[in-house]
Amino acid sequence: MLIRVALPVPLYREFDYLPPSDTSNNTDPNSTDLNTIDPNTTAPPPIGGRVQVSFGRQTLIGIVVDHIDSSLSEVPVNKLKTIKQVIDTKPLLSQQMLSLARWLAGYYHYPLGDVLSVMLPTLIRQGKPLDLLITHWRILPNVSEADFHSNAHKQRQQFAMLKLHGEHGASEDTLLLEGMQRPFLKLLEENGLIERFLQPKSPPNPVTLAKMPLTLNEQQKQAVDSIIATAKEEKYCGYLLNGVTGSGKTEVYLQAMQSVLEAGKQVLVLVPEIGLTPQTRARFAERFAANILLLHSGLNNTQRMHGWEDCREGRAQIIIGTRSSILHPFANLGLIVVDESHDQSYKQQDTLRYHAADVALYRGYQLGIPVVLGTATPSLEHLKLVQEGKLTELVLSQRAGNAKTATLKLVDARDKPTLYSDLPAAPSEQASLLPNLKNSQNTGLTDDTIHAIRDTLEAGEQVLVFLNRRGYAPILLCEACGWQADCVRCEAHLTVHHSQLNSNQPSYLKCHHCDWQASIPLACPDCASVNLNAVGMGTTRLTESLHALFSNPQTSKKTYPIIQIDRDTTRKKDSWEDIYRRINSGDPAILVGTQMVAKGHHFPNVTLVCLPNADRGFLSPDFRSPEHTAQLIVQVAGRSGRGSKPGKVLIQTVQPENPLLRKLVRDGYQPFALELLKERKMLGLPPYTYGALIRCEAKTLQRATQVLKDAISIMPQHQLAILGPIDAPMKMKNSRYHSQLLLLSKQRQPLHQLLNYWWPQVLQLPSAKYLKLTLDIDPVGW
Ligand SMILES: Nc1ncnc2c1ncn2[C@@H]1O[C@H](COP(=O)(O)OP(=O)(O)OP(=O)(O)O)[C@@H](O)[C@H]1O
Ligand SMILES: [Zn+2]
Repeated sequence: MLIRVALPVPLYREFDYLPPSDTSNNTDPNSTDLNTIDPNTTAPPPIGGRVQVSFGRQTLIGIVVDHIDSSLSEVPVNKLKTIKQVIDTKPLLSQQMLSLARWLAGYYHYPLGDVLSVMLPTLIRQGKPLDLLITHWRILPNVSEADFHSNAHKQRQQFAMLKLHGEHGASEDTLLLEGMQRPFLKLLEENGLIERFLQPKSPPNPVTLAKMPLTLNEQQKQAVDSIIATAKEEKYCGYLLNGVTGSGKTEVYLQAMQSVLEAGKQVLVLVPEIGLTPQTRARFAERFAANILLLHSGLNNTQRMHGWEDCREGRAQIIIGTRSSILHPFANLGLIVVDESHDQSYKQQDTLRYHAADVALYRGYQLGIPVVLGTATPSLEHLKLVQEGKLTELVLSQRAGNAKTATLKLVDARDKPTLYSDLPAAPSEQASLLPNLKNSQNTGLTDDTIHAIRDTLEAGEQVLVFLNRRGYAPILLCEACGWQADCVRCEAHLTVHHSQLNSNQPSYLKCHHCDWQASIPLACPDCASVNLNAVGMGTTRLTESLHALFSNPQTSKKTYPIIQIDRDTTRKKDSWEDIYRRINSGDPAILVGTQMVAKGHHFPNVTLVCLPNADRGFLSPDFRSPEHTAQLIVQVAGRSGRGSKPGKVLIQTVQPENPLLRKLVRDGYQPFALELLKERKMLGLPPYTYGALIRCEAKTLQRATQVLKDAISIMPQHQLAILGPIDAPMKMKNSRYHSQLLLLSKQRQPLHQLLNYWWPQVLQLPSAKYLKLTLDIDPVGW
């Protein structure tokens, strides 16, 4: 028998090794880290476990994917190497996880070993043992509060807290949650009063309800009943929970989850961004007494490994995570929820380019459990699946409770080009960097919008102004010669970062694609003119001009706080919490935010939402742009009027006659999206065609393009449409050139058949050597 191993190498094949025959020789004297096989057993390394093998001159850790008969190996047995070391004596990955890996490898045309690497946490990939022990503390026998010095209050109090756990003590995590402090644990240990010990994690208690569920409305009830029925039958069904913003989708998740959790099963809830994980956690923790695990990119390697094991062992009962949590192993998963399922962050944009919602549907099918895709603005892909009967639609057409859906209104902003100026606007419309912004003209807001903001603030309510661009201004322009400050590494303008109000804030230019920074020149490097202007509007500039209007004690009687919410202002730890606190106080204020505020947030006192230039996307050449723009508009608009007071939404536009925009405002997202879907069908665009995007990255554009030309030349006969090679949308990024080739097919199968055969050959092309070539299946941007 031979052992077939998937290794983390970019080759589309697996490798055969001889099983360790004499297992007593297995122990590598240099490796103290790794568990070795019990010398008394001669069992082969299990399928789904890790092994260490020689590969060329390297030693690699791989996953055993099969045991095969020696006659099946392509390499003669006497040429095969023996496995160096067996790391796991029990499988780490179940057959189900291995078949998930194989499916991912097949569908995304990515090597199996690399897929497994993406699926495993770093420390596990590195061969760390899995018997995870965690620190516990207990009091030492024969010690009591009487042993404390009379002025050691705090020590005595902390000791008493630990004493409540009796002789068995408790885990450090539990103690910290209860309010004990690490320095005191250490101090008490040094004073010989308590001790630490290691113990495996304990299994979880059954989930109980911590708070009564809300009474559902008829539509919510129907949705919950359908999902629970599917879960009880242990069947797969993909649901599209299509509910307008504020319709109580979360309550549907919670009540469907309750039934699954009470049956002793786990629930996975995917959310698009880290920002939403603590908020979602709070809502779930309020409802359930359960082990809730958060998985997101902010975790360190140890936390990640613990999280992975907690999912696999079933200790985590509710798992809330971003995209990659869908690749975790689960002991007993009973339901998957994908919240805001239209969100583009569910698509991984490098290495294994999977879409988490698609993987969720696959896993639901594989496990025989319901999958709920919840959103107010379904993607056209998902709407098409509903039309084809592959997803079951559950509709929530009304806002829950007493909240009314906000009214949308278009505001003609054709005289406010500031916000549209990637091209320079008329000079009179711009403020120079140096003088103070006093003029309300410079806000880019129309008089109607400004009045509406004032009325809202005076009524004691909050306003959200949405601008999807951080920084001060997107362009630095020389008015004399037309020079613009561009990134030296990317085909992109540098963003001006600057603050008129806060002179402590440094001013600089920054590329938002590669983070390259430069100082703001005093004069134009081309013509030496000092007439440099910051053109266009970012959140900082908008915040400052709103400040001049609503927050300056010299000009207005009553002033209101302006809260800027973007990646720059939320970078620091706890800054989100601070912003939340200020918003949740309910006091009148203006929130200025990027798409960070567009999703899922519930700010009950926001009654006016202004979108100064969100219709820009309708001007873009990208065919997906109207879909994404409408989703963003509807999501942002959905932040308005979620409490007891009705909401209003003002959409400024320079194209008030645009039929698509008018349809969206008049009829709402669904009819708008169905119209777009018809258009896509007519034009033969996705989701009615299936795409694969090949990108090549090289030091010169010529080399990048050449590879793609060579790739076409070795393509077998096909029925696909081929577009390219053409320059990628950002031709130069980070000093590298990008060229691309798009394959479109009316059916999925011929595309995949061609790729199976052709793509590995493309990677072997002589011109592809040392270049980066990537393949993106179902790409979302090209
Ligand atoms: N059946 C109900 N009765 C009363 N209030 C409800 C009910 N269902 C939900 N709510 C309340 O309605 C508000 C909005 O609900 P929720 O945030 O779940 O909406 P959502 O559909 O997830 O919205 P979004 O898509 O905008 O995130 C919440 O305050 C929630 O507690
Ligand atoms: Zn750059």
